[in-house]
Amino acid sequence: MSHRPIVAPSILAGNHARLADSLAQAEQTDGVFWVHIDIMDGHFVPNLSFGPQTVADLRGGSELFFDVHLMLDNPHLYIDAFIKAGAQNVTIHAEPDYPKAETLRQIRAQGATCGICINPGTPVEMLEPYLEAVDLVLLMTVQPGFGGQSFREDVLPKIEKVAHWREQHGYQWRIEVDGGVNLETGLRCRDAGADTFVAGTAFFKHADRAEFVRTLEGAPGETR
Ligand SMILES: O=C(CO)[C@@H](O)[C@H](O)COP(=O)(O)O
Repeated sequence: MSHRPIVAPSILAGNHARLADSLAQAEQTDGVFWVHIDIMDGHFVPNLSFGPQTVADLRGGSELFFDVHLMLDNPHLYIDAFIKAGAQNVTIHAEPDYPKAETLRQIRAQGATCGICINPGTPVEMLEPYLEAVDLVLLMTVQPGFGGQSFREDVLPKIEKVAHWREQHGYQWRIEVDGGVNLETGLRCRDAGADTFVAGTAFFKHADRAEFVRTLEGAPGETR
């Protein structure tokens, strides 16, 4: 299964006092249909970001697909709130101890798609119990918590491994990468099998955002 590559700008790299303006900058960029929204709890990751009210307020003014990444110890307690706020995909982590399979079912039952995520240091095998129950596999290419970090090269073989599993078993999920994704690292992820590129700093700082998106997405049908 191969998906059309897409870039999902990470709103975490926007201006937090003018988030609606940052969202509009993403939305007005040719080729952008998704936005990635990181939710941080100060426990699972050492930072705080947005709550459901922020997502709901952004939702009110946007047609983008809201790809919400819950970096939380207890994401199952917040699924309803974020889907009601407008999340269309909700990704949860494999590392914390909570009822993950049930949470993935809960996300789908409420009409959103669901993803499972691992941090760079987590063995890729931790994803295996969930691969038949998700729409997206997210491989963090930095330790989550902060934007602007350097891409972790050691995640490239993991991307290749999950891409191989997808091919071998005919899974339909997207392979998303997140952290330190710029034109150089993003294209390497694409060569390894990723099709969904979360980009914060590199997207918002790029002088020609549409060109950034075109380069990572490639021409329709193009293979590298
Ligand atoms: O999840 C995270 C950080 O924890 C990311 O979504 C960042 O927002 C990506 O930012 P850059 O590395 O692209 O600046």
